[in-house]
This record gives sequence, structure tokens and C-alpha cells, in this order.
Amino acid sequence: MSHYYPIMLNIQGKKAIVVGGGTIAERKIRGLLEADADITVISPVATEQISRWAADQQIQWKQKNVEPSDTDGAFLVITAVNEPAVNQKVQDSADPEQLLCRSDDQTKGNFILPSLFRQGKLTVAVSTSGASPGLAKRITKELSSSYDESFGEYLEFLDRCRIHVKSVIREPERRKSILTQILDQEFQDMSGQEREQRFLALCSEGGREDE
Ligand SMILES: C[C@@]1(CC(=O)O)c2cc3[nH]c(cc4nc(cc5[nH]c(cc(n2)[C@H]1CCC(=O)O)[C@@](C)(CC(=O)O)[C@@H]5CCC(=O)O)C(CC(=O)O)=C4CCC(=O)O)c(CCC(=O)O)c3CC(=O)O
Ligand SMILES: NC(=O)C1=CN([C@@H]2O[C@H](COP(=O)(O)OP(=O)(O)OC[C@H]3O[C@@H](n4cnc5c(N)ncnc54)[C@H](O)[C@@H]3O)[C@@H](O)[C@H]2O)C=CC1
Repeated sequence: MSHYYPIMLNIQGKKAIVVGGGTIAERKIRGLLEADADITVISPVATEQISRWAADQQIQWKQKNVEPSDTDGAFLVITAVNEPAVNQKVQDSADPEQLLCRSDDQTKGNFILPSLFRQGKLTVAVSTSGASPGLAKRITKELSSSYDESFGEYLEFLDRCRIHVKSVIREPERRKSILTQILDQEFQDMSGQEREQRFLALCSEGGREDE
């Protein structure tokens, strides 16, 4: 069996179509909102949350049954209707090159969604390749307890350091050495101020910073 190919997509401003307005559609829309997609929902009926998002203009809602032209120009399509025949109709209207998730049958679309949690810039995504979405959810829940807010702050620090090192240290070996040293557990455990100072000391060790 071939594996799914995991990818972190930038879908900011990209046209995303969600067909269906039930709780499953709502969950998929929440994920698309976090990624700032340009979302249109097609469904005659929708959950309270979906109607609120539409009223707040966070998404567009076409209150009708899906038609073949609804998938035109979409970067990504998710179909989450409780009737397989309708999901099939959506699939038939979609171009094979478009990204399509069939919430009712993973074998028919070309992508599936993982369970995930975020802590700042960290995203932990877990997939069971569709074998047990419930288990994927349990695993992310278990993992999330290992990454609290301080981890998000530590990652912010690492991000700033990396930008700094890339702009001031020319030599690839030194760059790598500094960026590896700040991954030591002791750095993670330090206070914000202490780690900042230790980092600057590392940068000036072994001669002045490259110009
Ligand atoms: C293939 C996939 C396609 C897709 O939708 O992307 C798919 C398909 C199906 N899910 C079904 C059931 C459930 N799905 C969940 C939950 C989630 N499902 C998600 C993803 C995926 N679900 C993809 C595979 C992911 C993977 O395994 O890697 C998560 C991870 C992400 C998300 O939805 O964003 C989200 C957790 C979010 C979180 O972490 O909180 C729960 C648990 C719950 O709701 O609490 C149940 C009940 C328990 C169980 O079944 O395990 C059914 C059967 C419907 C029926 O009974 O007919 C189908 C259809 C089928 O199997 O054919
Ligand atoms: N992937 C996943 O994580 C899961 C997927 N499922 C699948 O997702 C399906 C949807 O689940 P729910 O949201 O709970 O169902 P639901 O019954 O709450 O919602 C179905 C939605 O489809 C809309 N709809 C019906 N006909 C339509 C049409 N012709 N055009 C556009 N919209 C139409 C309805 O207005 C309704 O909003 C389930 O039938 C099941 O196959 C179920 C559980 C989890």
C-alpha cells in the first residue's frame, strides 16, 4: 500500500469550497478559517456556528443544493454531505487536479485531514491514514500535554535566533552549531532573559560576529 504524502499547505486567500453544513462541515471550516482560506459553504441548511460565521462575513454561504459549477476555480474542495450520491456529484464536477476531500469515503478523494493541535508556531498533526480517526484524536490529545505555553514561547525564541543567525553568521558550520546548541534542554528550561543572553554569548564566541 502506498502512503499518504503529508504536506503543510499555505491556503491563505485561496478559494476553498465546503459542501454540506452539518457538524462535520463545521469542523472542516474551523480548520480552513485558521488557515485564512477564502471559504464558501454550499448547503441549504447549516449549523448555528456556520450561520454565525456567514453573518460575520468570515465565510460566504450559498444557501442551496450543490450544483456542478460550484467547484469551479476552487483550489480545495471538501464535501461533507450525509448522502453519498451528493458527495459523488461533487466529485464528478471537480477537476481531478483540484484538491478533494470526501468526508464519507477516503478512497474517492485525493486528501484526508489529520487530527492536530497547535502551540504557537508548532503544529502536531497525527494521521492513522483513515484507519481510526478516533485514535488519531486520542494521540494528539495525549501529545498536547507535553507542549504547554512555555513551549510556544521557546519556539518564538528559536525563530528569532534563527533569523538573527542567518543574517549575521556567514559560515554554515557555525550557523548550524549555534542553532543546534540552543536546542539543548537547558535552553528550553531557562528564563526568557537568560536564554537571550546565553544566545548572544554563543554568537560572539569564536571571534566577532561576521559582518
Ligand atoms: C478519512 C478521514 C477523511 C477526512 O474527513 O479528512 C475521515 C473519515 C471518517 N471519519 C469518521 C468518523 C470519525 N471521525 C472523527 C474525527 C475526526 N476525523 C478526522 C479525519 C478523518 N476522518 C480522515 C482520516 C484521519 C485519520 O485517521 O488520519 C479528524 C482527525 C480531523 C478532522 O475532521 O478535521 C477528526 C478528529 C479531530 C480532532 O482531533 O478533534 C471521529 C471522532 C470524533 O468525532 O470524536 C469519528 C468517530 C470515531 C471513529 O470512527 O474513529 C468516519 C465514519 C463515519 C461513519 O460512521 O459513517 C469517516 C468516513 C469513513 O471512515 O469512511
Ligand atoms: N470525516 C469525518 O470526520 C466524518 C465524516 N462523516 C461523514 O460526513 C457526513 C456528514 O456528517 P454530518 O455533518 O454529521 O451530517 P449532517 O446530516 O449533520 O449534515 C449534512 C449536511 O449536508 C447538507 N446537504 C444535504 N444535501 C445537500 C446538497 N444536495 N447540497 C449541499 N448540501 C447538502 C445538509 O444541509 C446538512 O447541512 C456523514 O454522512 C458521514 O458520511 C461522519 C463523521 C465523521
